[in-house]
Amino acid sequence: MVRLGPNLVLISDKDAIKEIIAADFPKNFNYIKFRTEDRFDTLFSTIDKSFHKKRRRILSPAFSIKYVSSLEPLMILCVKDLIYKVDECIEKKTFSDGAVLNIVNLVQSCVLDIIGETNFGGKFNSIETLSHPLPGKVYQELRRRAMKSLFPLFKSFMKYDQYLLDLSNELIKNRRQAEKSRVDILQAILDVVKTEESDQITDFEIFDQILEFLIAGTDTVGLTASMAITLLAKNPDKLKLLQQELDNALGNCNDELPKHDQLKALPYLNAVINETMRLWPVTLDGGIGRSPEKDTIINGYMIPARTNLVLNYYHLHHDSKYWGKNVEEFVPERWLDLNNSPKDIFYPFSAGSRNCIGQNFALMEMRLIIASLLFQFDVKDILAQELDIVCYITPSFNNLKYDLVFSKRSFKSINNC
Ligand code: HEM
Repeated sequence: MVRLGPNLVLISDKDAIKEIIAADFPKNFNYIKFRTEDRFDTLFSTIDKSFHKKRRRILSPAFSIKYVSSLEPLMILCVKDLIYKVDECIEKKTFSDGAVLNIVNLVQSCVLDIIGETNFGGKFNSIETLSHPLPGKVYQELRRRAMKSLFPLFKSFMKYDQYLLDLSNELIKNRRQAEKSRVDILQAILDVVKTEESDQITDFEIFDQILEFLIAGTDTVGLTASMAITLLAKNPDKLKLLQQELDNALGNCNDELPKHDQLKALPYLNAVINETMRLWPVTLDGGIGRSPEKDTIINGYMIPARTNLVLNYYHLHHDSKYWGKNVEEFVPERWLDLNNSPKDIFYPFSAGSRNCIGQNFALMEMRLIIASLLFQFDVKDILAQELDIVCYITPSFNNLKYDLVFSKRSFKSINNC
């Protein structure tokens, strides 16, 4: 625990983190600065515990394991578009035996289409062109929010993008005109309007909520899945181990894309995802902020009321005391020994009442994308660029770019069996 200022304590001690999560303190005031506009409360940014409880209860059905499982066919449709797109690019042979493709744009486009298809009434067709404006707009919105929180005096000059507002208005209009109701994020947000607590909610506020889910639901999965594939391309021996596991589980030749049931218990695939989230947690920047309402003792220290506590999961995930000397290396194998599974030192989705509502959705999506791509294709980091990561609230590849060379695996094709 380090006191960085009169009102700011940085924490990466595992026992202190556990105590703070169990105490369920409200989020600190910094979250307000991350909103589209400061005056609107949202599920992610609210510091009001009773608002949070009500809002989370309304949104939870759209994230239950059962409901998320029912979304699998829609997710697979988007992953199929992704596979066809990569196939099409490889056929054009832009690089000796394959195609140079920006993994970040590929994955981010797929993830946006998935959230559109499963939660906003239809995919955004981002994969179709691979030059859709939406991935860039979401990235710029994150940057705007980070800048707004750093330079609050200039926030009136940093307006959200009209494109995002128009898109949201279109989604709201289409859903209000739709004959059939759906259980999804958009419907849950629209249903909030009908509850007593919020009969004043405007379309702008709905836009704010939609945008929050577009950001929280795509930037995070986009980073983690594209980072996992990049780390595997940088470590061909690990890529081979994953492909062997996929071949054993899925067979040598397969017309269909893998199903989540075939993937969810694959040890190496899950180890790759965990190891990526250990090295690159989405909370890399400021960590998780909490603030006790009254004076409290934490880990033997007296913490005055309203102190900003920042839980630094990144540091915890990179502490050699817990993870060993090879802590900075990409070693999925460390997750294979179940007896040695790390407790209280790994928080990719945080924990407690403010944990990630989308974690089941995210895990299913990441397994489907990573396994489908790497079952069908080899990836090589021939250009060996530096990992250039920027952090605007959550980490992203700079300019959403990292090029890998994709080639078809010799015996794999969705059509040619
Ligand atoms: C790899 C994927 C993901 C990771 C690693 C991740 C991680 C996290 C973390 C660490 C938090 C806590 C943040 C804090 O307390 O400051 C969080 C909260 C949240 N996440 Fe995720 N997330 C992911 C995907 C998603 C998806 C797919 C969605 C929605 C579709 C989503 C929606 C949210 C929301 C709404 C919250 C706020 C929940 C609340 O306060 O009740 N996330 N996420």
